[in-house]
Amino acid sequence: MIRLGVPSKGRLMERTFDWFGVRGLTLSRTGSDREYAGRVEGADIALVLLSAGEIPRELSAGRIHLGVTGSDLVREKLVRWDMQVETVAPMGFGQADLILAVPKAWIDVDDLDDLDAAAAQFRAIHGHRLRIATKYHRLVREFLRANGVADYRLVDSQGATEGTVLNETAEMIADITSTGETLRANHLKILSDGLIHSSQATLFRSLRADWTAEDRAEFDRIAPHLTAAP
Ligand SMILES: Nc1ncnc2c1ncn2[C@@H]1O[C@H](COP(=O)(O)OP(=O)(O)OP(=O)(O)O)[C@@H](O)[C@H]1O
Ligand SMILES: O=P(O)(O)OC[C@H]1O[C@H](OP(=O)(O)OP(=O)(O)O)[C@H](O)[C@@H]1O
Repeated sequence: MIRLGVPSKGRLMERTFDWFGVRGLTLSRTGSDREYAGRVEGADIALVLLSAGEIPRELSAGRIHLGVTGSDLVREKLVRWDMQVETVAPMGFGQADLILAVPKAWIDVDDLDDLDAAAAQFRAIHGHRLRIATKYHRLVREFLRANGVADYRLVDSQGATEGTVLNETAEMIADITSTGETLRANHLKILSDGLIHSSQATLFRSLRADWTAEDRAEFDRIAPHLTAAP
């Protein structure tokens, strides 16, 4: 039977349930508020409630056939993600931009060229590389490599990343933003060409899972409803 992994709580879960609902599949949680169990009506599918952050790994391991998570998390967590999963449908919610931001006070640094120059200067003055706090190590490294910026060091930050500059554990950050409020509150500005990835909740299909003939037939039956506008 097809196993569909969806975020287990919060707005991502609610929006996911709504998205499938208007496409003819009713997803619901069963049991108590705290019990992570659910079901799907309208298709022969088992519902698996998971943390959004774990869904890429489960797709990659083939333990779920379909999964809903942020496109940023799939790109960050899976090596050569497009060899492991296929995009079925972008879902139009959960939008967030992964960006590079520097202190507003850095008046000479507005884009990646400026950053490259500032990073070299920083190293010459301080004797160590400029530190970028992030949890998106793979995406940040790939982006900076593609843009010729090399004089930096990543420091891991799993939360409150914008605070690392004030706390002096990093000089700048790479994190997701939606309203921009957290950046503003922490006196940070986005580099004009510092958009690394525009993320949104996305339905992915695992290329690693074991798709039986029945699973394929069921997927082919529901896929037109999932990929077309409701
Ligand atoms: N304002 C926002 N803040 C945080 N994540 C957001 C925001 N807007 C959209 N997202 C997206 O939501 C996803 C992260 O969701 P969530 O934090 O629930 O995942 P998680 O890492 O599994 O969380 P948890 O560990 O708390 O279960 C990412 O794809 C992210 O891009
Ligand atoms: O642009 P904004 O609307 O201000 O949103 C962006 C903030 O939201 C997220 O943090 P979250 O609250 O999920 O906590 P985290 O720091 O633990 O990731 C993200 O990491 C930013 O800090």
